Amino acid sequence: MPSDEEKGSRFSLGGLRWVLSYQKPHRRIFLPSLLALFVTAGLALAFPWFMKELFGGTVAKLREGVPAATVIAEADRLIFTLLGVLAVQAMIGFFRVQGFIRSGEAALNDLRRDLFRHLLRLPVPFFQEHRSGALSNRVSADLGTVRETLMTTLPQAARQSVTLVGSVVMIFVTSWKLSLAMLASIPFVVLAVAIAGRKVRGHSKAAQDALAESGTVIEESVQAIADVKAFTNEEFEEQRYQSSLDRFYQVTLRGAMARASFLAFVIFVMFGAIAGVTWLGVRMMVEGDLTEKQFSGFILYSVFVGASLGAMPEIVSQMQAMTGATDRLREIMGLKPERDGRGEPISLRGAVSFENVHFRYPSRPDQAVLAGVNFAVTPGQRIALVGPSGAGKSTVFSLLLGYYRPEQGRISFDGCDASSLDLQALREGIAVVPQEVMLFGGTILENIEYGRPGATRDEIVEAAKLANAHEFIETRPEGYETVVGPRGVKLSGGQRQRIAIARAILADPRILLLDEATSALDAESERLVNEALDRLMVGRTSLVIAHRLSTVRNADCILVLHQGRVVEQGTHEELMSAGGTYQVLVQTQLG
Ligand SMILES: Nc1ncnc2c1ncn2[C@@H]1O[C@H](COP(=O)(O)OP(=O)(O)OP(=O)(O)O)[C@@H](O)[C@H]1O
Repeated sequence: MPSDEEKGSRFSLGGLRWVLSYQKPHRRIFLPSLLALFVTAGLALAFPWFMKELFGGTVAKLREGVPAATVIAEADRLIFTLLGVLAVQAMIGFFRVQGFIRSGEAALNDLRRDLFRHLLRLPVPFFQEHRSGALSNRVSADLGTVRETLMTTLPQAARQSVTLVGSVVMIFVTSWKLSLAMLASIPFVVLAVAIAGRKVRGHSKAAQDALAESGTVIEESVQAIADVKAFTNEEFEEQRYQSSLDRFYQVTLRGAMARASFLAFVIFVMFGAIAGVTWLGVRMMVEGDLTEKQFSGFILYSVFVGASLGAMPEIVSQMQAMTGATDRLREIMGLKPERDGRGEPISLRGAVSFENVHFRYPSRPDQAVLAGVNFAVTPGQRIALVGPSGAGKSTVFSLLLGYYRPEQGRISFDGCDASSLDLQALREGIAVVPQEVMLFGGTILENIEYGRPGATRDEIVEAAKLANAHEFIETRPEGYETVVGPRGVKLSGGQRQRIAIARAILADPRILLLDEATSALDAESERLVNEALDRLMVGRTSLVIAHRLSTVRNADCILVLHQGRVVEQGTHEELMSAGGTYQVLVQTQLG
């Protein structure tokens, strides 16, 4: 992804076109709203015209000797017409704002949905490369920028452009001489504002970075507060914070210099230019080149020109920010999803084999995690994987699930090469009971249903019964409707495992991947979990990363992994009598 620094440095039309393409399905609301925007922006230009007629026009008429009653009647007529124009403008404005919000938010929801749908389908290595917190924060921030642009900046840009062009035309119509004088001063002001603005922005970014750095000191100290206290390093941390605050202060002082000069300059040059133009206008009036009405019209339209020019830097910088945001989002959308739908459909029977499988993680190409793994499992067999930490047991599971492809060798299901199979069908035939069960925010019922979305309540309850979960669920006052997960009721480790088992029972897979929990359960809980697992494993091929002696004893075959290779395989008795790595493992690790 492009870095943050690149954000805000340029503007391209590609991103805008991409965002606007999401407006297409909503064009029946969007286009009329856009039209309404131009109409209201145009109508807004009528306001200074009426004001000029009211002020300048009345004064001039009185001077020309028109009777007061006629002038007042004329003023009444003008006011009522103006009120009419304002009412029309307000009404169109009402529908425009509503229309923009309706079409804009609907388009944004489509974009959010597409992005999430695409993210879900990206290959696992993508998520390993990007820290999940950073990725979701980045995507949310970018979507926020796109929203801000679509809902505020774009309408603003359209409106200000109409105002600017319209007002410039009006001041030229009023007095081209005075307009030329005014416009001649604009390039200087704009150039100066642009240069000074860039300097100020540069300083404020440096200040933000310096402040963020001091924030890191707080974060680190708070996170490791126990260590800070144990080493009595409070003063050291205080010093560290103080010096980062000092750095921040120095940076802000430099920024203050730029900001103060900028402001002083703006006050002098901008208001000086206004004063100069007014002086010229007054002279022209005295010399009879300009009427009061024209002069007041000129001033009012000049205010509009100034206001829309003043809004431009903000619009431009927001457009640049949007370019950065859309570039990153489009880059994600451009990444290839893991499944391209070309694989052969399959209905698994449960045979699995690894033939000389070699594998390295893309993020650590120097480490051979699997270095020629061979094994074969027949349908319905129970296989236990054992081995020291880091031997590659979880990696075997990741490869079976198709998260990664082997670098060399072949993984097959029922004799078919895994790389030619349809990933979705393959994963549908496999269920995982992980070591740490993640529950989603929602009810117990929904959490079990996750195994097979659309299952009936009866099927879910039946699965919970087989998983020995029904009883504890029923003891809760809200039963299956108990809310669990991040903000709900906490469940014990054993209970969470039984929920995961119920999920797997509901999924009814041919192949089961089970990562046995290392943390000890109490005897009763372990009995309930084991009983549930036994029921789950009947008639299915199961591969278990085993941490308990009872599991390996019951396995049809034990694979001992060591440094990415299967170094021993056989039953518990066979391997014990062989007296190799397995025997050592049993004595040291398997409890
Ligand atoms: N996503 C990853 N990126 C890079 N290296 C990884 C990744 N996951 C695991 N590894 C490395 O691969 C090796 C095997 O890891 P794996 O998790 O398969 O071992 P394990 O046998 O399951 O260990 P444990 O019993 O401790 O869970 C380890 O050295 C680990 O550091």
